[in-house]
Amino acid sequence: MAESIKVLVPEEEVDARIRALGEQISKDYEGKQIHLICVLKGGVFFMCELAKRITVPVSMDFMCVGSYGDGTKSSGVVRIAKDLDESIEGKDVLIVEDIIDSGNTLYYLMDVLQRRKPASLHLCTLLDKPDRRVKDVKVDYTGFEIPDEFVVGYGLDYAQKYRNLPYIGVVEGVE
Ligand SMILES: O=P(O)(O)OC[C@H]1O[C@H](OP(=O)(O)OP(=O)(O)O)[C@H](O)[C@@H]1O
Ligand code: HPA
Ligand SMILES: [Mg+2]
Repeated sequence: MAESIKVLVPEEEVDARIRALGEQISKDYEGKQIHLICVLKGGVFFMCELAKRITVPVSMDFMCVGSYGDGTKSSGVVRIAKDLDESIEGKDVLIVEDIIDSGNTLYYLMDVLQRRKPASLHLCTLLDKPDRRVKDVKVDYTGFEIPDEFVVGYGLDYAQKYRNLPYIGVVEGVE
Protein backbone atom coordinates (compact mmCIF):
# COMPACT_ATOMS: atom_id res chain seq x y z
CA MET A 1 0.00 0.00 0.00
CA ALA A 2 1.33 3.45 -0.90
CA GLU A 3 2.01 5.96 1.91
CA SER A 4 -0.87 8.42 2.41
CA ILE A 5 -2.16 10.85 5.07
CA LYS A 6 -5.64 10.81 6.65
CA VAL A 7 -6.72 13.94 8.60
CA LEU A 8 -7.14 13.25 12.33
CA VAL A 9 -7.43 16.80 13.74
CA PRO A 10 -8.24 19.56 11.21
CA GLU A 11 -6.30 22.83 11.14
CA GLU A 12 -9.14 24.93 12.63
CA GLU A 13 -9.46 22.61 15.63
CA VAL A 14 -5.73 22.65 16.29
CA ASP A 15 -5.64 26.45 16.11
CA ALA A 16 -8.67 26.86 18.41
CA ARG A 17 -7.24 24.47 20.97
CA ILE A 18 -3.88 26.26 21.02
CA ARG A 19 -5.64 29.59 21.64
CA ALA A 20 -7.51 28.03 24.58
CA LEU A 21 -4.29 26.57 26.00
CA GLY A 22 -2.62 29.97 25.70
CA GLU A 23 -5.44 31.59 27.66
CA GLN A 24 -5.34 28.94 30.38
CA ILE A 25 -1.55 29.16 30.73
CA SER A 26 -1.69 32.98 30.85
CA LYS A 27 -4.16 32.77 33.76
CA ASP A 28 -2.17 30.14 35.63
CA TYR A 29 1.08 32.13 35.36
CA GLU A 30 -0.38 35.57 36.07
CA GLY A 31 2.27 37.87 37.61
CA LYS A 32 5.12 35.61 36.49
CA GLN A 33 7.45 35.28 33.52
CA ILE A 34 7.38 31.92 31.74
CA HIS A 35 10.60 30.39 30.42
CA LEU A 36 9.40 28.28 27.48
CA ILE A 37 11.59 25.37 26.45
CA CYS A 38 10.89 23.98 23.00
CA VAL A 39 11.81 20.35 22.40
CA LEU A 40 13.16 20.28 18.83
CA LYS A 41 12.54 19.44 16.22
CA GLY A 42 8.90 18.41 16.61
CA GLY A 43 7.89 21.06 19.16
CA VAL A 44 8.76 24.08 17.04
CA PHE A 45 5.43 24.70 15.26
CA PHE A 46 3.40 24.30 18.45
CA MET A 47 5.82 26.50 20.41
CA CYS A 48 5.52 29.38 17.93
CA GLU A 49 1.72 29.28 17.86
CA LEU A 50 1.35 28.82 21.62
CA ALA A 51 3.81 31.60 22.48
CA LYS A 52 1.74 34.04 20.39
CA ARG A 53 -1.33 33.25 22.54
CA ILE A 54 0.37 33.76 25.92
CA THR A 55 -0.14 37.22 27.42
CA VAL A 56 2.33 37.14 30.35
CA PRO A 57 6.03 37.84 29.60
CA VAL A 58 7.92 34.91 28.07
CA SER A 59 11.52 34.02 27.35
CA MET A 60 12.47 31.01 25.23
CA ASP A 61 15.16 28.43 24.82
CA PHE A 62 15.53 25.35 22.64
CA MET A 63 16.76 21.82 23.23
CA CYS A 64 17.08 19.17 20.54
CA VAL A 65 16.49 15.57 21.62
CA GLY A 66 15.55 12.47 19.66
CA SER A 67 14.94 8.75 19.99
CA TYR A 68 12.89 7.79 16.91
CA GLY A 69 15.33 8.23 14.02
CA ASP A 70 13.44 7.50 10.80
CA GLY A 71 11.09 4.81 12.18
CA THR A 72 7.75 4.67 14.01
CA LYS A 73 9.08 3.03 17.22
CA SER A 74 11.13 4.68 19.97
CA SER A 75 14.67 3.30 20.20
CA GLY A 76 14.34 3.87 23.97
CA VAL A 77 17.64 5.76 23.95
CA VAL A 78 17.19 9.53 24.19
CA ARG A 79 20.04 11.55 22.71
CA ILE A 80 20.62 15.27 23.40
CA ALA A 81 21.76 16.77 20.09
CA LYS A 82 21.63 20.37 21.36
CA ASP A 83 21.43 21.52 24.98
CA LEU A 84 19.88 24.76 26.30
CA ASP A 85 21.82 28.00 25.84
CA GLU A 86 20.95 29.42 29.27
CA SER A 87 20.67 28.27 32.89
CA ILE A 88 17.10 27.55 34.10
CA GLU A 89 17.93 27.96 37.80
CA GLY A 90 15.16 29.90 39.59
CA LYS A 91 12.98 30.18 36.45
CA ASP A 92 9.37 29.13 35.93
CA VAL A 93 9.95 26.63 33.16
CA LEU A 94 7.28 25.29 30.82
CA ILE A 95 8.39 22.53 28.44
CA VAL A 96 6.60 22.62 25.09
CA GLU A 97 6.42 19.28 23.27
CA ASP A 98 4.53 18.01 20.23
CA ILE A 99 3.68 14.54 21.57
CA ILE A 100 4.05 12.26 24.59
CA ASP A 101 3.97 8.69 23.27
CA SER A 102 6.02 6.04 25.13
CA GLY A 103 7.01 8.80 27.58
CA ASN A 104 10.72 7.94 27.21
CA THR A 105 11.75 11.38 25.97
CA LEU A 106 9.95 13.44 28.59
CA TYR A 107 10.72 11.10 31.48
CA TYR A 108 14.38 11.58 30.70
CA LEU A 109 14.12 15.31 30.04
CA MET A 110 12.12 16.13 33.19
CA ASP A 111 14.77 14.39 35.24
CA VAL A 112 17.64 16.24 33.50
CA LEU A 113 15.93 19.64 33.88
CA GLN A 114 14.71 19.14 37.46
CA ARG A 115 18.34 18.69 38.54
CA ARG A 116 19.08 22.20 37.24
CA LYS A 117 16.91 23.73 40.00
CA PRO A 118 14.14 25.64 38.18
CA ALA A 119 11.64 27.50 40.43
CA SER A 120 8.93 25.36 38.79
CA LEU A 121 8.83 22.82 35.96
CA HIS A 122 5.68 22.03 34.02
CA LEU A 123 4.85 20.26 30.78
CA CYS A 124 2.60 21.26 27.90
CA THR A 125 2.04 18.85 25.00
CA LEU A 126 -0.04 19.27 21.88
CA LEU A 127 -0.77 15.53 21.68
CA ASP A 128 -0.93 12.74 24.23
CA LYS A 129 -1.05 9.07 23.19
CA PRO A 130 -1.67 7.35 26.56
CA ASP A 131 -2.15 3.82 25.14
CA ARG A 132 1.54 3.55 24.29
CA ARG A 133 2.98 4.79 27.59
CA VAL A 134 5.84 2.79 29.13
CA LYS A 135 7.18 5.61 31.39
CA ASP A 136 4.99 7.57 33.76
CA VAL A 137 5.03 11.28 32.87
CA LYS A 138 2.89 13.95 34.54
CA VAL A 139 1.40 16.19 31.86
CA ASP A 140 0.07 19.61 32.98
CA TYR A 141 -1.47 20.86 29.72
CA THR A 142 -2.69 18.68 26.84
CA GLY A 143 -4.05 19.77 23.47
CA PHE A 144 -5.59 16.48 22.36
CA GLU A 145 -5.60 12.87 23.54
CA ILE A 146 -5.16 10.69 20.45
CA PRO A 147 -5.51 6.96 19.68
CA ASP A 148 -2.57 4.61 19.14
CA GLU A 149 -1.68 5.64 15.58
CA PHE A 150 1.47 7.17 14.14
CA VAL A 151 0.67 10.81 13.49
CA VAL A 152 2.36 13.57 11.48
CA GLY A 153 1.96 17.28 10.87
CA TYR A 154 2.28 20.37 13.07
CA GLY A 155 5.95 19.52 13.65
CA LEU A 156 5.61 15.73 13.78
CA ASP A 157 7.49 13.74 11.17
CA TYR A 158 7.67 10.36 9.58
CA ALA A 159 11.27 9.91 8.37
CA GLN A 160 11.65 13.73 8.54
CA LYS A 161 8.67 14.33 6.19
CA TYR A 162 5.28 15.99 6.81
CA ARG A 163 6.33 18.33 9.66
CA ASN A 164 4.94 21.28 7.69
CA LEU A 165 1.35 20.01 7.42
CA PRO A 166 -0.96 22.55 9.16
CA TYR A 167 -3.16 19.75 10.61
CA ILE A 168 -2.62 16.45 12.45
CA GLY A 169 -2.77 13.42 10.18
CA VAL A 170 -2.27 9.66 10.39
CA VAL A 171 0.26 8.00 8.11
CA GLU A 172 -1.24 5.02 6.37
CA GLY A 173 0.64 2.35 4.49
CA VAL A 174 3.74 2.23 6.74
CA GLU A 175 4.95 -0.45 9.18
O1 LIG B 1 7.16 9.76 24.23
P1 LIG B 1 8.16 9.29 23.24
O2 LIG B 1 7.89 7.88 22.76
O3 LIG B 1 9.57 9.48 23.68
O4 LIG B 1 7.96 10.14 21.90
C1 LIG B 1 7.87 11.54 21.88
C2 LIG B 1 9.08 12.17 21.25
O5 LIG B 1 9.35 11.57 19.98
C3 LIG B 1 9.41 12.57 18.98
O6 LIG B 1 10.71 13.04 18.81
P2 LIG B 1 11.77 12.39 17.81
O7 LIG B 1 12.68 11.48 18.54
O8 LIG B 1 11.06 11.80 16.62
O9 LIG B 1 12.59 13.68 17.36
P3 LIG B 1 12.07 14.90 16.45
O10 LIG B 1 11.21 15.79 17.33
O11 LIG B 1 13.30 15.59 16.00
O12 LIG B 1 11.27 14.32 15.32
C4 LIG B 1 8.53 13.66 19.52
O13 LIG B 1 8.82 14.90 18.93
C5 LIG B 1 8.78 13.64 21.00
O14 LIG B 1 9.91 14.41 21.36
O1 HPA C 1 3.01 9.33 16.43
C1 HPA C 1 4.12 9.90 16.27
N1 HPA C 1 4.42 10.58 15.13
C2 HPA C 1 5.61 11.22 14.91
N2 HPA C 1 6.59 11.22 15.81
C3 HPA C 1 6.36 10.57 16.96
N3 HPA C 1 7.17 10.43 18.03
C4 HPA C 1 6.51 9.72 18.92
N4 HPA C 1 5.29 9.37 18.48
C5 HPA C 1 5.16 9.90 17.24
MG1 LIG D 1 10.54 12.53 14.93
